[in-house]
Amino acid sequence: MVAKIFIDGEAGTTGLQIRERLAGRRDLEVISIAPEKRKDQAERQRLLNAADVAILCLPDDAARESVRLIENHTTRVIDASTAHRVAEGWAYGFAEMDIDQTEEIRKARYVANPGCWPQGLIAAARPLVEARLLPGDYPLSYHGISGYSGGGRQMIEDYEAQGTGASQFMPYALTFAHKHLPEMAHYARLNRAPLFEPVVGNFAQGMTTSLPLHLDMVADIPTGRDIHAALADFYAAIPDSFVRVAAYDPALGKTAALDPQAHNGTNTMTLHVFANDERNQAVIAAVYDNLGKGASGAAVQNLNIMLGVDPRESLEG
Ligand SMILES: NC(=O)C1=CN([C@@H]2O[C@H](COP(=O)(O)OP(=O)(O)OC[C@H]3O[C@@H](n4cnc5c(N)ncnc54)[C@H](OP(=O)(O)O)[C@@H]3O)[C@@H](O)[C@H]2O)C=CC1
Ligand SMILES: CC(=O)N[C@@H](CCC(=O)OP(=O)(O)O)C(=O)O
Repeated sequence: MVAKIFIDGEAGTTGLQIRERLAGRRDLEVISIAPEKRKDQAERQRLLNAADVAILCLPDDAARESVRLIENHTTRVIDASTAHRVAEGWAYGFAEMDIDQTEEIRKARYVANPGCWPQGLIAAARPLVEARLLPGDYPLSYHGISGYSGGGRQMIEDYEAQGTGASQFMPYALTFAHKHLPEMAHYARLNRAPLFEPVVGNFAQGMTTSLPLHLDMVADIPTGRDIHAALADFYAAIPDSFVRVAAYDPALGKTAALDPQAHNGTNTMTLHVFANDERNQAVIAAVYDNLGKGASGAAVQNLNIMLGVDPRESLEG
């Protein structure tokens, strides 16, 4: 059977990339909306109900509306927005976060694609909380820099209009109430939300995030090697994981420079552990593409899982 896929918001930043990734697939047909009708509710409703899987690449309110417009009992949904990430009845589409998550996604009718920022935090913290190397009430700080495409079409236009005159390093969300905090705390199994300071840089795409840890605040103070082993073991056990853990070498901390653009165009996330055991300090960094693993790559990975095909179809890395 050829599955019908409708990308609601296919002309936007995330939608376009999903479209490009799916080009050439023979096991599915992308049904498209005429550009001039992309906000026509009746036409969207017709296509949403004609699809086997609808992928929503829309602002939150429009994504909620799309779900309401589905009247049948068959259309399955992948929502790239923030609207349903901690909602009842939705599977969280971060397949690597748990050994059973791929199966959850495979069975689900409704899948919420994760936010780009939460993925770096959940990937680093959840395995440590589960291994009891990090208490759930640890006062985490989480930082990172993202390319400006993370802000969608409007931010892309703003940055590109300013060119080299745009700020190279722009912290934002400094009220510490970013919309991603609920999913971060929930899926990283934290009972205390992290202090999150995101930064946008003057480059289009890619991100590096950083989770600093004071290891002497943890019982049975772990070493850098313990932290690395917990992460490496966790992801080695996840089938078809796109999350990799770089080899641990304490000396690398002196020379490492983590390029946020290193995984652009791929669905890969690499975790790096840096530590100083004498000082009991560590940092877990994550490098990935905000539009890849952070958005369209994850959506295609989830689609593949839902359709029961190889999770690596249409994904480069
Ligand atoms: N960019 C990123 O890195 C990531 C984005 N996301 C999420 O994915 C979703 C899409 O983001 P992104 O692609 O960046 O955003 P864009 O602004 O680039 O694209 C959104 C698209 O939705 C269209 N649209 C807006 N309102 C409606 C409506 N009522 N009905 C139909 N279409 C509508 C827009 O059309 P028009 O431009 O004409 O208004 C545009 O084509 C958002 O919820 C975002 O939060 C998730 C992870 C990462
Ligand atoms: C640079 C930038 O503005 N990034 C966006 C996040 C993009 C993303 O992944 O978030 P959603 O999936 O929830 O939209 C932000 O911080 O709001």
